[in-house]
Amino acid sequence: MLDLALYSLAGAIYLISGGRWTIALAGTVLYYLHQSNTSKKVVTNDKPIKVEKSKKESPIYAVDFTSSSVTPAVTTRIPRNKVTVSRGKGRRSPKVIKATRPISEQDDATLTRSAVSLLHSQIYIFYTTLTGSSQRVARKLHEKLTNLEDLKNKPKLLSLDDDVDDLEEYFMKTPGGAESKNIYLMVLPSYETDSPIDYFLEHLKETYNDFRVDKYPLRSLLGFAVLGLGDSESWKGEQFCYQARLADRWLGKLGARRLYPVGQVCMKYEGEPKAQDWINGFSALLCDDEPFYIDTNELDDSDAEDGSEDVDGETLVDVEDMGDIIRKSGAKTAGEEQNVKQMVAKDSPTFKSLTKQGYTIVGSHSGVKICRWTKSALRGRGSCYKFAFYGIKSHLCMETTPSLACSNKCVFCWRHGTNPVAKSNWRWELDPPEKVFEGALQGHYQKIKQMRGVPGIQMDRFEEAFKVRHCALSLVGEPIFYPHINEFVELLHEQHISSFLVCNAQHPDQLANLRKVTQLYVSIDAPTKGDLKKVDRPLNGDFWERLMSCLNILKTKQSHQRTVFRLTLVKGFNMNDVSGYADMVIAAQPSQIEVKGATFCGSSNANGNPLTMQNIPFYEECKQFVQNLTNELKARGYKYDIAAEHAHSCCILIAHEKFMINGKWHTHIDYEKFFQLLESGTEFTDIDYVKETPSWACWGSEEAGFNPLDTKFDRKAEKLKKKAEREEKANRVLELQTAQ
Ligand SMILES: Cc1cc2nc3c(=O)[nH]c(=O)nc-3n(C[C@H](O)[C@H](O)[C@H](O)COP(=O)(O)O)c2cc1C
Ligand code: SF4
Repeated sequence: MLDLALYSLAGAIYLISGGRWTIALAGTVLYYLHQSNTSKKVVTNDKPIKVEKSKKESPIYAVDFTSSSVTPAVTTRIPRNKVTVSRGKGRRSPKVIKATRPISEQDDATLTRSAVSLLHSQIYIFYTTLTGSSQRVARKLHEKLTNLEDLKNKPKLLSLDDDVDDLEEYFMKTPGGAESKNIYLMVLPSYETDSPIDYFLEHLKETYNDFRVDKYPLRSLLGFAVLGLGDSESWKGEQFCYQARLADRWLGKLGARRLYPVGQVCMKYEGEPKAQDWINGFSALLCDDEPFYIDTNELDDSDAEDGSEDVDGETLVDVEDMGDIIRKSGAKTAGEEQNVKQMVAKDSPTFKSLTKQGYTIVGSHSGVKICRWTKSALRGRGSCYKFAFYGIKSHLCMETTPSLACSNKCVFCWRHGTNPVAKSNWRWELDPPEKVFEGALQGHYQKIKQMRGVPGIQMDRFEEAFKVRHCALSLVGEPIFYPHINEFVELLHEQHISSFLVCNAQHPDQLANLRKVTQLYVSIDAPTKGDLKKVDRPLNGDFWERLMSCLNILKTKQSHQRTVFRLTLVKGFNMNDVSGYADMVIAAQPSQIEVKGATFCGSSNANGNPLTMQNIPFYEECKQFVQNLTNELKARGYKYDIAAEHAHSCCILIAHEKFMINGKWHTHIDYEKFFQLLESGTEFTDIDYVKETPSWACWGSEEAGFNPLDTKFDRKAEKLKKKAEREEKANRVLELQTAQ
């Protein structure tokens, strides 16, 4: 009888509606109906277990150890709902759906014994942190569980930012697959501003919505639990620990079984003792020799939060509200879709970290910083290697990026833990190109102004510096990610500012659509798939295919550009396979290849960067590498040769032999010619705006790239000189004192 009513209701909804959610509702009703007709057999750990009537024997029965929301049909049986249609709240037609909450009679409950003792599991503790508290708490949890006598396997502690290169390995598959006995524990803070947690949650959601993958990839887990940290004073109500709750819900939706209720700890008032309570509670659960239960009568907590009225055990739901309910319980979760965050909000730890390091944040996703070479050039000391190779005067160059986010976590990048990340979609507020352009110039000039009082500033260069002539779109992040990159580059060109754009070869679509730039760089950080994964730690699973298509785009669609490969050499990571690099050069046929030894920017302890000084190659090693690569290319019939060097930056330039004109290298750029050609509207290529490379910059020259007109600054000699001056002063004072 009930079945008949349900089928009729589903049919009626389907017929009346045109809206998608209504069809979904009909589907939901049919699904419930189907479930109510299935047998009462329950499968746990792939083993059917005969269901017995509950005898109210365990106190644990009342505790929520269940998977949330949508639990795989094979493991649970969705209980019968009474659904009726009535008129609601005095409104006119159609439509109030009245549905009972699932009946939780003991008779109906499904009791499932866990076939595996939790103590035999492999526990993974994942955390992510911006200011360190989640890491501290995760370590405490790890310590506590490690010291549990009966726990068979030592728990593993993993930072989602630094130790988990590919979220798919853990959250689309699970280590060891279906046979494994893994438990995932998550220690997660919540951030109103953009943080790596957004990326993690997005990954869970994408997995859930990805029709190509198993809908319940986490069902092979033995279970999971989430401990959330937040601040209930500043982020009250729903906002408090909201990301931990979202993680808890999405893990449930992906088929994982909740072992313990989500912890929500206010680190301001309750702090670590409350977190310790959760840790103790979870440890007690592990050691409890009672079996744990799957209570299929449990409702997804999203239902409890949906604000619908509950009258005598019946839930009144207005049809007009059903879309909202489906959104809450289904594909989209409360607050997720509407909440477009700023990439780097002013009150975020990322903002603080970047500004502390001298970056000016422009708008909410761009940054500008004056580099040390700009300062050096202003003081009449050397310019960077770009002056030697391409004629860029460092004091006329602005370094900026319109996107501080990127899709890699390169080992030589210092930004780990705080860097905004995304695979290929822009998911933040978007600033218009004019705002980015003006803000970048303003930020740059402000920093130049601050140099006025610095000893040794050359006033002519200082004044020139207020007319930027070059823009290096590199810094950190991924400029090509910015959806208005072409418009931004046009603004630069309108002001006759040259554009040097560096991209990481992970965004083929954007690369293909890029319009003319003065010089287009592609970072090539490793010659093989395995090495690239190790060095760049890309977020996209198809990172290699992306790189390969970018190489092809350089050779085809972007062959009109002046293209440059940028190789950053890291000893022990990417310096061995010269032949692999040669393959890539042949695939893309860039105009030039810039090879640079990596610079050391902090140890792994400080910022998640695993490099040590041992990984930084000596200049001699870089020279050897470059010679090997050119020999390999020549041996294969490709005309590349070593053109220039800048020993001070540990940087060497290989160029195609077309840049050798009348026996002289022409790697420098004629910037005026570039703008003339651009404005003329004619088609032109890399060779149409070249200038001769000065002899001091050529490979093998005595100056090795150091402009003889600049003053060489020897830090050590300068220190010794200052020390001698101080000593002399002190001696004079002593002499005076003795004379008196
Ligand atoms: C910019 C910012 C935004 C925050 N947003 C929230 C929030 O939305 N909800 C919340 O409960 N706590 C919020 N917090 C508090 C943090 O979650 C809390 O301090 C947490 O302990 C930080 O963990 P971590 O040190 O591991 O990064 C925020 C803190 C900051 C600095
Ligand atoms: S591509 Fe650049 S910004 Fe992104 S992680 Fe690598 S070095 Fe850092």
